[in-house]
Amino acid sequence: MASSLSDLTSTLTAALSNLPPPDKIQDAERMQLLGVIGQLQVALEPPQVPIGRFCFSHYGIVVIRIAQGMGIFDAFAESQGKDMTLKELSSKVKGDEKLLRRIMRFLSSQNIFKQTASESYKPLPLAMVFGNGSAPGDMIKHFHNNMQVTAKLFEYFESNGYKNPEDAYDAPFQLAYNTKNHYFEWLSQNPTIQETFNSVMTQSQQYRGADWFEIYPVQEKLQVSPDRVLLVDIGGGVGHDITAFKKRFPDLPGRLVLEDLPQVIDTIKEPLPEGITAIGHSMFEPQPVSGAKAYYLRTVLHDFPDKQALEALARIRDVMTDDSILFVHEHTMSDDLDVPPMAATLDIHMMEIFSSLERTEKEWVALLEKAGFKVGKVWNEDSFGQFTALFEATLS
Ligand SMILES: C[S@@+](CC[C@H](N)C(=O)[O-])C[C@H]1O[C@@H](n2cnc3c(N)ncnc32)[C@H](O)[C@@H]1O
Repeated sequence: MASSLSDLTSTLTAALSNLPPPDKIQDAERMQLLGVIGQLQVALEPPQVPIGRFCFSHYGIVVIRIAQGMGIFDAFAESQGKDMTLKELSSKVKGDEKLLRRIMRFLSSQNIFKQTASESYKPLPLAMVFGNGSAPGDMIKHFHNNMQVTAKLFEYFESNGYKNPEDAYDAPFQLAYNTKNHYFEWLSQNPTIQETFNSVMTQSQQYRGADWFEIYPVQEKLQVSPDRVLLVDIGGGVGHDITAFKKRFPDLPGRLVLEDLPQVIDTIKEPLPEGITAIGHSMFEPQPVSGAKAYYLRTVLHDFPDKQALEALARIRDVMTDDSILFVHEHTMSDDLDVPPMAATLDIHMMEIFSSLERTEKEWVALLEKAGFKVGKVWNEDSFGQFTALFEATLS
């Protein structure tokens, strides 16, 4: 065991030079080790280090966004990751050389490039992922757009007396972009931003965990006559979940319905499998499918504060029969004392854009009960540190 900080430094230095290659490290082991390193860092840091991080961390995303705009990452991708001098790079990107030098100096300080000589740059792995059109590149663009809202949060709360946002049409987002539209309406009028949003949503699907129909005893509990609607996937996007359900249970009797906003349904390119009907519909309008066996919403309600979530739930409740089941499949915020920073940050993000929140399991149950449902079983899952729950509810 290390007996002093200098022993610890030697041990860690030796460990660093003996690390296995990144692709040989298992995720669980990696996260465990990073957790310990994080604790070590907190224990060692004098206050000025986290203070510096709070004050300066936003420059990273802004300078990466500028580098995207200048075409720096695209230039390195085109030259297949070869080192480039400032002069060479300058001939391939937008902007003047003086600015380029400063941007490259910043990116090198952040381990995105390595400065190999005073004006020569070697791209490190991160430099190769931020190009225009790449998924991580879109993530930077998406959250850079959102920063305009984050920057207005203080002004929003100063003017409203620090009240928790409760209305999706009066969020910090509307103040920042000077609009009365809901974020989704605004997105549909801004196609480039909508595209990056779609890309980020698609990326996040890889961390979604198990499909609901692998968790729920479908064969046992969802049997209906062939002419009845078996399942309505509300806010089901372009139909990925309901298509997967159909593939998994091709012979299960009953009709399947996909619903989402018309501007989303209109973007479906391939015909959906036989047996699935797509309807462009807002869940705040009267529900067109009455008496289905099951209504399913996956990560739809978390985009809405209680006010609008209750309205949407009321439209479903209006058309359910005594044997109908409502499935709500959602992110859950941990009730633990130690909420991970990412979960707590995403909660603030939901607040700024939608006046919404990441709810705890208790808050979800309370919402469903307030909407007139009785919650039966709840299945919890931890997928890559993202907690989700499948709630089964019936009319109360
Ligand atoms: C986070 S996405 C989830 C999509 C899908 N359920 C999934 O899990 O991949 C939220 C979805 O709700 C849809 N949505 C938003 N407002 C809606 C409304 N008023 N009526 C129906 N769908 C809506 C969005 O278009 C989007 O497809």
